[in-house]
Amino acid sequence: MNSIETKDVHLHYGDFHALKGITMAMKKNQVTAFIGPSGCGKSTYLRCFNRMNDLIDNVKITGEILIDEVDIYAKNIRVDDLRKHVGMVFQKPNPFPKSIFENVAYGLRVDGISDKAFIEERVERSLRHAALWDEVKDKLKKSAFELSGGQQQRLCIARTLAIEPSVVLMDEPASALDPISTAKIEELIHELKKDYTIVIVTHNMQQAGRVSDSTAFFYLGELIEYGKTKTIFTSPKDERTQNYITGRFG
Ligand SMILES: Nc1ncnc2c1ncn2[C@@H]1O[C@H](COP(=O)(O)OP(=O)(O)OP(=O)(O)O)[C@@H](O)[C@H]1O
Repeated sequence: MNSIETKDVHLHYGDFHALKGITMAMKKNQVTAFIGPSGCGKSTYLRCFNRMNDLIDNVKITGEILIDEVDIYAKNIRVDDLRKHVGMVFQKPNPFPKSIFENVAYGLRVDGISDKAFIEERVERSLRHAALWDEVKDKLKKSAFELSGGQQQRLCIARTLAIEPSVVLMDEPASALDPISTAKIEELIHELKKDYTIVIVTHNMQQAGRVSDSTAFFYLGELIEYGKTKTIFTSPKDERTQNYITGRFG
């Protein structure tokens, strides 16, 4: 079953044509990786899925994007509801200046939930799910800034999971982390796909190879090739994919 489907998506930043007719479908409970040289449109495309590009002036998007069969650019869509359904984790961990507990509880409180037991249960579950609970359970009231970078990133993942999204978008989630924290995030991604559909932008091809089921290669705003990760990395059909994965450019 497809979780995300896009048809002929074009995006312009003013006069600049950043996405050129992207049609692809991403399966539910799978990890899809976006790879390609800097500036090819990976993040732009990812940001279409939770309408983050709406925040940028002068952006024009055409085509169709369906998430769990709903047209997310339809007039009746409320963007804050969409962002609950489609969570996002950024390159740099961005915890709020609050306690560890309150970072995870934040989305629930914004949603108007005040039941203390419910919030406590959901915070614990989300921290466990993000493989952070054991490291923080005795210091939930401490500031999130006291955590290491890798822990902060897992906290941000827990914060995203707390509002029970269906899709989790990750824009280079490990690029600011050390190798041990990166390995933890990769392990976590593997676990999370049981419950979520994950789309990850990465510059690290080994990482794409390790974590993803499918890989899409982008070049100059176009989707060049998309398929099973193994196939893309071992027998790509397009010469540009071949050149990229063998390090000849990018
Ligand atoms: N807010 C913006 N306004 C104008 N142009 C933009 C904006 N954001 C991105 N672009 C341009 O769109 C193109 C695609 O950028 P995008 O960030 O999606 O690429 P990317 O493949 O994710 O790159 P990287 O791997 O370096 O993050 C680039 O040429 C970039 O300069």
